[in-house]
Amino acid sequence: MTATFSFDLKATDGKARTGVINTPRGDIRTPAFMPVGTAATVKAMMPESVAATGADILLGNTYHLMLRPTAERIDRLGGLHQFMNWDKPILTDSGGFQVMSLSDLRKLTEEGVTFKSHIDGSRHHLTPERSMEIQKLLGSDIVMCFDECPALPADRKRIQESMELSMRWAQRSRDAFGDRPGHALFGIQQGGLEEDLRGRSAEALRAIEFDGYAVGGLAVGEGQEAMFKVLDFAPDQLPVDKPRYLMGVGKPDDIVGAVKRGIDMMDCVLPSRSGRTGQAFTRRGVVNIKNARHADDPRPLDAECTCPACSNYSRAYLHHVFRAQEMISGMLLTWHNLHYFQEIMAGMRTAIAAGAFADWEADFHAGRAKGDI
Ligand SMILES: Nc1nc(=O)c2cc3nc(NCCN4CCCCC4)[nH]c3cc2[nH]1
Repeated sequence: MTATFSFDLKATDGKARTGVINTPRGDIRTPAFMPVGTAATVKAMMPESVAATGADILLGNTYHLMLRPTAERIDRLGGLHQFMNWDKPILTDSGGFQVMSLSDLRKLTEEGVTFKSHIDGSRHHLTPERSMEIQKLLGSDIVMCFDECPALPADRKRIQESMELSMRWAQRSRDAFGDRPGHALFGIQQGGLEEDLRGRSAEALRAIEFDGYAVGGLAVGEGQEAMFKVLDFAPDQLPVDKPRYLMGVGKPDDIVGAVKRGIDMMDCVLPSRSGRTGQAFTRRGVVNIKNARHADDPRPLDAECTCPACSNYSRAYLHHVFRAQEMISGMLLTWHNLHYFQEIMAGMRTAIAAGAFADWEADFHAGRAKGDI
C-alpha cells in the first residue's frame, strides 16, 4: 500500500507483462482480472468470498449507481467501499458505454448524453464533468474518462468522429478530475478497428497524460479474430510504463490472448453472469451443469479445482440445485468461475515472471474440449 498511485513493471515475456499497481487501498497484481460489481455487489457473492477468489480489485458502474441509490446517497453513507464492505481498490466505469447499451431515448451532443433511466424512465444527463463528480462521490480509486463507444460495425467516418469527440471529452475529464493524490484517472483509446485512428487517439491521450490507458471500443461484437488483430498493435501505441486495461473482456481464451499481446487488466461479467445461468468454466472447457447427463454424476465439476463448489459438492448436487432454482446454485457456480478466472491470472503472472508464458499458454490450450464436458 502506498499514499500514491504507481505501476511497477516486474517482468516481461514477449509482449506479455507482469507487475504490481500500488494504490493507497492495496496492491493489484497484474495481469489482473476485475470481477464486475455493477450495483455495489458482485452478484451472488459476499465481498469476503470475492476476496477469497484472489481478486485484488473490482469494478463498479457510474451508470447504475447514479440511477440507484445515487452517488450522493453513497457519499453521505461514507462512499462505495464502506457501503459495499470492500476495502480493496475499486475501478469505476464512467457511464457512457452503459448509457448506450442500457438506457432509452438517448441524445448525444458535444456537451454529453441525455437519457432515460432503464429502471424508472426518469431523465438524466451525463457529461465528462458530471461523470468525474459521480466517481469522486463514490470514492473510486481508479476513475475512467467519460467517452463514447460506437457500436460496431460502423463506417470509418462515424468511428473517426466518435473517437475525436471522446478525445475532447478526455481533456474535459482530465480538467474536471483535478489533482487527487492516491486516485488515478485512466484515458480510453477509441478508433474502432482502424490502426491509424487508434494511433491518433493514443497520441491525444499521451498529450493529456493519464495514470493508465484503456483499450476501449472492443468486445462490442467484432469477434475474437478482429479483436486480436487490433490487440496486435493497440497496446504498443500506449505508454509502456503505465497499466493497459482492456474493457469488457472476456472468455478465458480472450483473456489469455489479450495478456499475450500486452494487456495488464481486464473486466467482464461473463464468469458471474454465466455462473448464475449454470455455465461453469473449467481447465478442460465449459460445463453446462443443467444438462441432464450430470444428474447422477458424483464427480466434482473440476477435480483439480480447490474452490468450495469443487471441494464440497458433486455435479449431481449442482445439477439439482440449478434445476430446483435454489439460491445456492448461482452462489456456488459464480464462486467457482471467479476462482477459476483468478487461477488463470495467477498462472500467467507466475509463467511470465519465469519466462515460461509460451509453455503455460500451450498447456492452457491443450486438453480444452470444445462444447460441454
Ligand atoms: N467507458 C467504456 N468505454 C468503452 O469503450 C467500453 C467498451 C466495452 N466493451 C465491453 N464489452 C462487454 C462485453 N460483454 C461480454 C459479456 C456479456 C456482456 C457484454 N464493455 C465495455 C465497456 C466500455 N466502457
